[in-house]
Amino acid sequence: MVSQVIQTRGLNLSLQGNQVLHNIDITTYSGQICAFIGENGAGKTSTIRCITGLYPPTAGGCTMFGEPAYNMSQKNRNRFGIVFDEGGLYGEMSAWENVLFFARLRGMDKDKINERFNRLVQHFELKTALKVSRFSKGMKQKLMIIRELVHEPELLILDEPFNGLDPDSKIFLRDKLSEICSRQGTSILISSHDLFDLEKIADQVVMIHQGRIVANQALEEITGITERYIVTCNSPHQVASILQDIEGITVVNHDEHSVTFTVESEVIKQPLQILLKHNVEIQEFYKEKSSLEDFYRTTKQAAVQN
Ligand SMILES: Nc1ncnc2c1ncn2[C@@H]1O[C@H](COP(=O)(O)OP(=O)(O)OP(=O)(O)O)[C@@H](O)[C@H]1O
Repeated sequence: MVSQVIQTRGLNLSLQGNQVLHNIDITTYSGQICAFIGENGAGKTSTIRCITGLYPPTAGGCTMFGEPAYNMSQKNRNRFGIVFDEGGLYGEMSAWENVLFFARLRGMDKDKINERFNRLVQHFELKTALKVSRFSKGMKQKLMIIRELVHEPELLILDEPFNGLDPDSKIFLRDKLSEICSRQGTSILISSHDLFDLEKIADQVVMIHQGRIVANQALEEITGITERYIVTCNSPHQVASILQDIEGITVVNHDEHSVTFTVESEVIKQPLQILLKHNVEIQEFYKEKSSLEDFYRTTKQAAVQN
């Protein structure tokens, strides 16, 4: 049965006299991956800090497992893991010592820690011979995730976990997160700018803009319903300016070769006819499912205009 894991209601946060979060309402669910997106400075990390009880909200509240986040019991604290970009690993210790130290703080038995550490190290293919200060960025990232998974949390919160990872490590981490979620039913809240990777694994997408939630939808709704059209032609800038003046058409982006646009199908029945009517010299014209990136761009555009 799907249950609520994180819930924020009317969450407001001011930092040094500056209101950074405005009435944030987010609910995440067990066994699902929630992607938390938004431009730099939008408020993702601040929201995560409130959710995990690091910042007390100025108004409103956050609960995790039904308990107020700011005064959470140790029992519930042990039910989640969190990976922040800045880390918090001890460079002079080995991978094992780092994991052991944090797991002991959570009250775990050494044999249990050892057994799970070995399994996770194998699972993440992490080489542990070197001291942590000699680890690469990707190795450190994997170790932080192992450290936060060793107590088998029901919820994993990751703030920009793909930062600085090479493509192989990124794909690897992305697929492992998806596997952990589907095999063990772990809920994941992941903030990231890597929309392409999020699109591969997310169930739910929450978007924040200037401290306000501007979208909260199932990924399926975002990428399944709208379709985008791509036209390659000699004068894409001119074509883009023609299209954006037509009711029912939204230009998603354009470059020196092509224009990408979406249409409201109730208003525009035959997009190709529109292009031909405007005497566009078409080289190619095709249709694709819209991406999370398209959604991000159009949602941001709408948020900026409001
Ligand atoms: N300690 C602080 N004191 C004052 N303002 C802060 C503090 N921390 C963050 N802010 C402000 O809060 C806003 C939200 O920042 P936050 O770090 O939550 O954004 P973010 O979405 O995580 O950004 P990024 O993608 O760049 O990591 C920004 O305007 C930032 O300047």
